[in-house]
Amino acid sequence: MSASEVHVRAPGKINLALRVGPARDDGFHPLATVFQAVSLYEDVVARRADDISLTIRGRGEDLPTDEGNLAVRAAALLRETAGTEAGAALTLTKQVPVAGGMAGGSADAAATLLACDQLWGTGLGREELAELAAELGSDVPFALTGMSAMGTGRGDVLTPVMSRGQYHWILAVQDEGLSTPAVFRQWDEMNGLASDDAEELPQLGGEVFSALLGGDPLILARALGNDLEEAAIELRPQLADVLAAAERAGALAALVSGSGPTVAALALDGPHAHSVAGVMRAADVAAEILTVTGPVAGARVMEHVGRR
Ligand SMILES: C[C@@](CO)(OP(=O)(O)O)[C@H](O)COP(=O)(O)OP(=O)(O)OC[C@H]1O[C@@H](n2ccc(N)nc2=O)[C@H](O)[C@@H]1O
Ligand SMILES: Nc1ncnc2c1ncn2[C@@H]1O[C@H](COP(=O)(O)OP(=O)(O)O)[C@@H](O)[C@H]1O
Repeated sequence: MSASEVHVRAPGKINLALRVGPARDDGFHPLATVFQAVSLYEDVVARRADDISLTIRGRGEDLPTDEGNLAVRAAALLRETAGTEAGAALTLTKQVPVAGGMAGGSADAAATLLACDQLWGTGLGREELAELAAELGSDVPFALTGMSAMGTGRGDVLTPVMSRGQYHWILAVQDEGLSTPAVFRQWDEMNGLASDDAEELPQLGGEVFSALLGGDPLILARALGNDLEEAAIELRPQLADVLAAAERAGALAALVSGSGPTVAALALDGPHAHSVAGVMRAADVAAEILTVTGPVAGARVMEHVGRR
C-alpha cells in the first residue's frame, strides 16, 4: 500500500550527558550519551515524482539540495536498498538550527527515510530503517526513535531510557554553526591520551538515569554534563558568556548541546522557562532564544494523502 503524499515530522535533540573516549581506528570516537528528543521539529513532505528532488524552507536555505544534503542521501539510500525506481519530490521545513549540535540534518534524514518508505510502500520494518539510519550518520537512529535513549558505539547503538514527566528547556541558538568534526579534533588536542588508553570506553554514571526516573528537574540539573563542552568553548569562546547568562537568568543548569554551539538551559517548569528566556533575550548573547520541552516522540507520520 502506498500514498501520493506523506508528511513526516522528526525532532531535534539535546545530549543530557555526553562522555567521549579516544578516537577509534576508523576515526570515530566511542561515546556514551543520553539523548532527549525535544519539541523543535523538522517536517518533510514527500510527493510522488520521477526523480528525487529537494526544496528547503525555514532555516538552511543555503544548504545543498543535491546528494550533499542528508535528506537526499536518505531517499537515495532507501531507493537503492528497496530496489525501486520511484522518485520523490521532498519539501523540507527546518526549525532545528543548522550545525547547531541538535542533529537537525539527522532528523531530516530520519524523516525522509520514513516518508519515502511510506510513499513507495517499500514495507521495510523499523529495524531495517534503523540500519539504514546508522549508515547515514551517528545521530540518525536516535531521530527515528526519539524520546530518551542511551547511545553507545559512535552514538548509534540505542538503549531506551525510562523518563518521567516533561522537562522545560531554553535554547540559545547562534547564527553560525560549529563543525562536528572540528569539535572532535579540538577534543583530541585537549585530551591527547596515551596509546595504552586507546581501548578505553567512556562510561556514564548512574545520576542521569535516576534523575530521569525520578522526574525532578532539580536533580537532573546536577546530572547534566558534556565532555565536548570545553572543546566547543575553545573554538567559540563566546559560549562561556552564554552559559554564564543562563546561570544569571536563574536556569537550574546549562550546557552546550552535543558539539554546539546551541546552549540548552534547564528550567523548573513552563513559567520558569518563559521567565529565564525573557532575561536571556535581554542579555543579547544569542541570535535567538527559544523554549522547548522533552522528551517527545521520534520520526512519525503526520498525514497520508491518497492512500491506495
Ligand atoms: C556530537 C554529536 C553528539 O550526539 O552530535 P551533534 O553535535 O553533531 O549534533 C554526534 O556524535 C555527532 O553525530 P553526527 O553529526 O551524526 O556525526 P556523523 O555524521 O556520524 O560524523 C561526522 C563526523 O563527526 C566525528 N564523529 C562523529 C561521531 C562520533 N562518535 N565520533 C566522531 O569523531 C567524525 O569526525 C565524523 O566524521
Ligand atoms: N538536511 C541537512 N540539514 C542540516 N545540515 C545538513 C543537511 N544535510 C547535510 N548537512 C550538513 O551537515 C552539517 C551538520 O548538520 P546538523 O545536523 O545541522 O548539525 P549537528 O551535526 O551540529 O547536529 C551541516 O553543516 C551541513 O554541512
